[in-house]
Amino acid sequence: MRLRVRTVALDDDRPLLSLLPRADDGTGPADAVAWVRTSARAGDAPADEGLVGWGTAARLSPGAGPHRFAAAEAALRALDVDERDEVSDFGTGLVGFGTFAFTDAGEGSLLVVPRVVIGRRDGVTWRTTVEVVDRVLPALPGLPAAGAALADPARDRARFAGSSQPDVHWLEAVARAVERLRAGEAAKVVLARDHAVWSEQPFDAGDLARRLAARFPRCHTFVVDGFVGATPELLLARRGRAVFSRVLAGTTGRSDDEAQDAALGAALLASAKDLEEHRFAAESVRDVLAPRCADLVHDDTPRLLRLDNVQHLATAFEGTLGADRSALEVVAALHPTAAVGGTPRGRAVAMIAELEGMDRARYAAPVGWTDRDGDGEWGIALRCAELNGARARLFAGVGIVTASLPEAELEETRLKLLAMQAALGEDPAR
Ligand SMILES: C=C(O[C@H]1C=CC=C(C(=O)O)[C@@H]1O)C(=O)O
Repeated sequence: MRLRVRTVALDDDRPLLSLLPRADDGTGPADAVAWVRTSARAGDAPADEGLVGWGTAARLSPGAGPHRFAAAEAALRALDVDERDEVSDFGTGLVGFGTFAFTDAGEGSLLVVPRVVIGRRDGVTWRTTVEVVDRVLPALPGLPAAGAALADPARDRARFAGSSQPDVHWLEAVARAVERLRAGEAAKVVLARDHAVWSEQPFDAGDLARRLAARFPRCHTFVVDGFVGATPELLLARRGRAVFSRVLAGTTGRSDDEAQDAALGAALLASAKDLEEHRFAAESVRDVLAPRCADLVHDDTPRLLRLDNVQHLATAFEGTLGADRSALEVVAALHPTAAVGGTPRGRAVAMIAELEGMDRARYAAPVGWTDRDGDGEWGIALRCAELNGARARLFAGVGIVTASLPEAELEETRLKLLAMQAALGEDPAR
């Protein structure tokens, strides 16, 4: 299969997610992809940047196993491509949008090459088109006309349909994890739970992404293969030899009262339990990046990251790769960090399999995009939902250390789930 790839500048400054095509009834393409956030550089007005796309030129399934990242990348590189790129920026030319299974045994890892990608970086917008040479593909919907009044798809409120583990079993799992940590089996483990919902209308990925991006502009809103979320955690961005990562662990709520909100943040920054939880996560990233980077720098102490529904402890890393390694190569070494697995990694992952009582599928695994030179941006798929028609499965997890209290951890998963529940129109009180 030969692909003809053309990137040209595009004179369009509408929000990227509003550029996804919509049918008359407001529904978007089933194969929509996105990786978008609002960036605010000092002195600049906030502007969105990233990539959206639709249509499928290639679906590369690397299968299961520890080599799924390398296999996906090899499949992308093996494509026969005739490329002309008039913009030549981070994300122009041929890109693959990826989602991976959390476990080595899990299914669903995938790289998708869309037929159309609209990208924006530093105020420059472009369009990449990918044609499959010698194959007639169905006509694609185009960009919404400028100034068109766009309908939103019909929505019903989401209703709770159940969890893999009832709360009482999940609380028991956390209590057992704490006992095992206290007995010295591991230092930290992250346990998650799922939350299934149903609705009378199919969920629309583009519609959901637009609502998530509006509420969480600084998160990366992603859509790949019906997997949608707004993640605050950037596992790895690689541009040439420059790499960047933002690790999160340690969470508290928000308050409408400014003084109360500041007190919650201050308490989080001073919480021995949360600082310990954070330290393990930051160390797991440092241990992978330090030997691979010539000059790794990071925050000495965690800072506060405030989102609309929660605040987190965050550590940012920046470095220069010592050798030419692709983003996915480093991602494969990082996954799972102790923000979603635990410390030490092997024992924590085994404990998750024994205690969690659910299939994580693609939750808490890398999601993002890559080009064929190994540049790309990969987040950890958090605050997300797997959409399946009028059904969706939401996920939230928490870091457990010896000082964790099961009921406080359950509450923290509720806070995290609220982001997606609100975007899906679920009223958690019902
Ligand atoms: C595992 C999740 O969050 C991670 C990221 C930030 C804070 C976390 C925490 O405080 O437990 C988790 O490590 C999730 O949102 O599902």
